[in-house]
Amino acid sequence: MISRSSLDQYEKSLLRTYVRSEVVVVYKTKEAFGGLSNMASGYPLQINGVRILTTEALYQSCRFPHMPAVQREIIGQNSPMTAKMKSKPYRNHSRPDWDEIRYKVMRWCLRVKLAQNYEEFGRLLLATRNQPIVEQSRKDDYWGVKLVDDTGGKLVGQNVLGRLLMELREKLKDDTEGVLKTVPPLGIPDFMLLGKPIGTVTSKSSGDGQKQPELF
Ligand SMILES: Nc1c(N[C@@H]2O[C@H](COP(=O)(O)O)[C@@H](O)[C@H]2O)[nH]c(=O)[nH]c1=O
Repeated sequence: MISRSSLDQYEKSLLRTYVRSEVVVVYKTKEAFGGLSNMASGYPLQINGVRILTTEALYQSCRFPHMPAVQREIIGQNSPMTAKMKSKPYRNHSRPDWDEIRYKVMRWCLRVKLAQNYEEFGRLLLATRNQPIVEQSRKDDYWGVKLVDDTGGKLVGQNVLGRLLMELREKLKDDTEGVLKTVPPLGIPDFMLLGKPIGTVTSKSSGDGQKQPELF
């Protein structure tokens, strides 16, 4: 069995340190780069024809493919924060492989956000240029980073969300053909929303799959 101290050491080895003045900090949604947060409104999504207001609601609903009623409750919330809160009582019933796949789900959610908000979200991502992106958090140093000193200069965490955003930004820089406007479903079992397998997501602006047929 792996001892607690070697687990602690392993967790510590995953931490990264950032200097606040050298990075793009995502903290409050109203700030300049707040649109990079999953809590940001104004980047609506559509999965299997179902409208979802934020990537936070989409991400949280992915915990519960086997509980469509819970998914409905989560995506029915007007605020991303309450969508997250609605998932809390059911967290112990998240899909059993959740901890292993959650970063893949998050990567897919960000891809969907970009595909369906290509101009606006794309512009914001590219505006970060080559700087590291970090989400500052008070509690969560897995997705984000925490302040570690009183002067507020040092941020430490695994920064998984920031790293996924940077990964997507680098793909976007090369996306001359608009390949990122289409998102294939994740190759994991039971990738479902409201009882139906999640299909390929396309850009709403291109109207794929949603265009009315020409009448004349
Ligand atoms: N930004 C932000 C949060 N962080 C967000 O929470 C999500 C992961 O949640 P989970 O892994 O289920 O705990 C992910 O989108 C991360 O960016 N949490 C908050 O309570 N408030 C916040 O302002």
